[in-house]
Amino acid sequence: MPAHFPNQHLTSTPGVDVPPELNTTPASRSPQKRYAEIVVDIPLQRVFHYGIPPHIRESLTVGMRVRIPFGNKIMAGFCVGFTDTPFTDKTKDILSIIDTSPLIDDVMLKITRWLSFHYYCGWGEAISAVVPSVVRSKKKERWNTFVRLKEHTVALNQEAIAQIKTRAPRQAKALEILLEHPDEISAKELIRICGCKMPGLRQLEEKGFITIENKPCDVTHTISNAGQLQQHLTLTMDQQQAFDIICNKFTAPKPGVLLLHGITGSGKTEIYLQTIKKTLEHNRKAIYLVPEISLTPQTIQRIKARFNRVAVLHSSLLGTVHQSQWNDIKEGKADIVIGARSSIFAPLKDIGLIIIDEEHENTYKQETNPRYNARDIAILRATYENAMVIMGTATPSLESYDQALSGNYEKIVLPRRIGERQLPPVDIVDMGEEVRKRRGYHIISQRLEYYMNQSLARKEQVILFLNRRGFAPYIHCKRCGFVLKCQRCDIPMTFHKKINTILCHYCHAEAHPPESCPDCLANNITYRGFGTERIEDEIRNKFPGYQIIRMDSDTMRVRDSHEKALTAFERGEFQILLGTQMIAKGLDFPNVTLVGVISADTILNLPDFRASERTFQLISQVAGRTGRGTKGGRVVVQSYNPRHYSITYAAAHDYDGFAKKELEYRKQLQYPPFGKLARIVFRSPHEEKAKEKSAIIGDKLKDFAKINGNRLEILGPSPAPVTKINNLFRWHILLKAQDHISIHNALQGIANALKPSKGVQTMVDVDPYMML
Ligand SMILES: Nc1ncnc2c1ncn2[C@@H]1O[C@H](COP(=O)(O)OP(=O)(O)OP(=O)(O)O)[C@@H](O)[C@H]1O
Ligand SMILES: [Zn+2]
Repeated sequence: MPAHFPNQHLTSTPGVDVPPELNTTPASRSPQKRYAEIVVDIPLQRVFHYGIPPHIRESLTVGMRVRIPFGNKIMAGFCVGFTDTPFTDKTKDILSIIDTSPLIDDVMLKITRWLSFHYYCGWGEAISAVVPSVVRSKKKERWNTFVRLKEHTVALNQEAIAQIKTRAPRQAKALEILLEHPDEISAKELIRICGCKMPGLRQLEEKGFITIENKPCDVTHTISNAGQLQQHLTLTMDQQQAFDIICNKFTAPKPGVLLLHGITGSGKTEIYLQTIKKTLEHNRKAIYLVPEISLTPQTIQRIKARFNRVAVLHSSLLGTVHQSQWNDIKEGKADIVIGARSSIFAPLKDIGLIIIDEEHENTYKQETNPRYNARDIAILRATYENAMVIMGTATPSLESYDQALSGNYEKIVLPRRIGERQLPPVDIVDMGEEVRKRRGYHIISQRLEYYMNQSLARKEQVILFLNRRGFAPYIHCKRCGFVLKCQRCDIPMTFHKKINTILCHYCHAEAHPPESCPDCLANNITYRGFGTERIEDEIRNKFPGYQIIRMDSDTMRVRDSHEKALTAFERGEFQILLGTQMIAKGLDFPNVTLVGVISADTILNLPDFRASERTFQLISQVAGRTGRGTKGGRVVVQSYNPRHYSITYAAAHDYDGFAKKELEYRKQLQYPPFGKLARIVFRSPHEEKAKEKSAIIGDKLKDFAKINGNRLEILGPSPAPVTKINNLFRWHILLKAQDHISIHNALQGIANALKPSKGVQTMVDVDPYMML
């Protein structure tokens, strides 16, 4: 029954001028509709042929789901086309149709086809990924369950929680979260965060700690209508010039891709907003992608203040709301869709504009199947829709920068901040020198402390950045040197002081901190290194008169908590904002006059060819959070590698200098944007099996490369940098080639060997970001 995947007409890169020719134009091929081409949600690149019983022939269209016999099971499949010439004459028949209308349209069908080819996953998997599961599910929840702490709760403090923790740690966690968030929380969300299931919550209710309440869903306000709208700003000269270029391109038959390279605070958002206005004037619609929806409340407020009919696609939307919002978008009730990467699949019609804000962000890459990059999908979708793509950033990804250099994207530069404000001076503090000078380790350098005192004394605000949560990342025995690692992962455990727990940041395993060394039994356990929790302690001791708020994934677990924290900071309720990368982007607070980067080295030392690029981006982005008002600003960057070029170029605000140097390195090593990569990871509970399978695939690839003229470089197989996660041992192979075609050919060439096999999971990642 299986037919091989047709791929002969596919181009591999989403180009602006060369859309992939995808050979699925079902209606014209088969007017008779006797057989359907069906794909299922499995990791196989196969199309299956099924007979269509006459009574459903009329109603079945491409994009609908059908029920089919599959092996000895009954499964749902997606109809992707029709044929008169089935692969075999022993086809089985479709049992019934599931949907009354297609879940995806023709463009999305082509995009999912491309996804499955380019990212080497099943077509059915790709379709499942673009249609949210709530939309696919038949179940219509009209009620949602909410949980809140019971008023007058009997002495519920940390002590009481500690007691509960010994017997029911998950229930204790639920109470902790509710204590931090006095408002009600949806039961679904609470369960997701604390892992305590409904029966556990019921027990807490019986004990009188919490109340659980069912409420009807409010699905009437999924599209925002502000009513009174704000006026657009008068553009500055730089903005006007940029906007003129955009307007000129906008009406072209194929508007193409623009890279808006504007320094931090140069007013990129205003340009996006006025381009959206232009789009609406042409009766077309816009998708606005942001790196992470919960981290961008300011941007969302700005959009909602200017436009009506705005849909915000939020991953933590309650099921029913998400579903009705999806339907509203599909029915044409929204003009603008804002959301994170998966919003690129929103069922919006007549798209004229796709904006990718902070295009350099890693979050545009999805790390589960299909491992797509929303940036590439945006270009593909825009090509089909004849829409314009604007990618904006202060620190372009080298991939996009290179496309602009070679003329494939039009580059627009905004070199100045709004209101002639200067980019802040950046002081690099050599932490090695600091250790020598002060004869000991200090987390906060004298210079950072000095400037903090100055800003705070002037009633200004400070942002401190550290890309590591928890109290201490190493639990270490002073006597024998033992470092406590997770039992399931090859990763040191992190100590979290407030909850007095050690945590694995990979598999989320939890344990009590050891009292003595598990190895030599000495009572010499120390906590080395520092995370945001330790910095918070340190700052509270050093600056006792000031209010500090910490934003990391430990303190910001519940929906809306980012927004609340940022609003409180904006109102001046806190003088110091401390956080992980979640505070690095987009924030616009004029009263922030100092940014401190506690350690610029956290990413720099990772075994990842993008480590320098990411370090440069992070420093430039956090530095950009200051000096945005009239009071000026300053940045202090602490590092043990003070002369590293990604730090010195970021301190000099010299993107072009950095890019030039980094591109030279990349060219020498043939890393992206010059070469293309695919990574194959093998995971197994038995290390030998992972190693064996990687050796087999490695040999096949090498054979393939030889026969095909060695256009491929194969690195490995070798143990992955993190050798074990969640009890699975990991080996990997890196494929490097000049172009995607060579990578695709190689993967297709060894497709049989890549099929799922017993005991080893094989994961293919084309254009990978995760190198660990
Ligand atoms: N034409 C204008 N007139 C007056 N103020 C403006 C204008 N354009 C933008 N601004 C203001 O300048 C500030 C910076 O603009 P914006 O946040 O859009 O910059 P950005 O380029 O997106 O910065 P970042 O990359 O740092 O997020 C904002 O407070 C914005 O309201
Ligand atoms: Zn672990």
